[in-house]
Amino acid sequence: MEKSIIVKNVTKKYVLFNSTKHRLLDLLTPKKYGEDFYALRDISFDVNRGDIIGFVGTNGSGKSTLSNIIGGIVPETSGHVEVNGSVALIAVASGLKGDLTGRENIELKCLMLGFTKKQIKAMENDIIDFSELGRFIDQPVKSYSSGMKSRLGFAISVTIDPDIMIIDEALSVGDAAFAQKSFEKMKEFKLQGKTMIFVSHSMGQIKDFCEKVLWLEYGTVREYGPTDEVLAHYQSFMDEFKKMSKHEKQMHKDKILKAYQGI
Ligand SMILES: Nc1ncnc2c1ncn2[C@@H]1O[C@H](COP(=O)(O)OP(=O)(O)OP(=O)(O)O)[C@@H](O)[C@H]1O
Repeated sequence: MEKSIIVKNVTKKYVLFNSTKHRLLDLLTPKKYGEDFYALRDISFDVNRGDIIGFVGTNGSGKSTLSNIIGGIVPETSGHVEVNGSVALIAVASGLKGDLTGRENIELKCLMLGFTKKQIKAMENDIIDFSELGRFIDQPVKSYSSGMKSRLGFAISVTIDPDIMIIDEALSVGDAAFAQKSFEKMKEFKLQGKTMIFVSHSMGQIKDFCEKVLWLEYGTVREYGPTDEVLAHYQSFMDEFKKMSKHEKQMHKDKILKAYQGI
């Protein structure tokens, strides 16, 4: 089976500082002022061409960080990611420049992807139509609501027709009609055999759409396998997790992370 994405032992470390002063001192002096924080630890999994993978996990488990690394937006600290094909990441917070208008953002994004001016002109109307932004397309993106930004990002990505699409919570903002239209487009992509990663807190959407699920917990892979199996385990874990006290949650976290000490 041809591999679309191979993620091998990927770790992402951030250094957290208590203040800007500490950040500067850390840069300027040999002493370390920051505290290491691991958003991802030793993540390995691979995705076959045409797979539709859902990422699940509680807040802060590393779903967006992993999506951004696969999408080439954020570098990994160590490990290796191989992506075979063109990739588009659609996330509410990523990729659009606030000072530029929607139309200018379309041009910029497409130019960066290597399209010619002529090709961009030919795609522009399709993108604007899909986004349903109408005359707002000539307003600066910083004036858009999160739903509008998501619509523009989604419209660009589906029109440029990438081999691999990563959709990070982009359909959870904005209106249900647009989400439905986007789902129809994603189903078309699914039939064409494209590879997709879908990040969502909606169990219903993951169940409907994904064949496999990667469950992340505190930046580690808890489980990776068929949707029905992993979601059932995740659901019963969440039912228990919600009932845990703060102390029990901390104990659970310590237990998970113990296995990763030294990584
Ligand atoms: N630039 C950054 N600097 C420091 N820490 C960061 C940075 N980006 C993310 N993190 C931290 O990494 C962890 C993982 O964050 P991430 O956004 O990947 O989680 P998530 O599973 O997508 O969460 P959510 O479901 O809330 O969107 C979090 O604790 C977050 O605070």
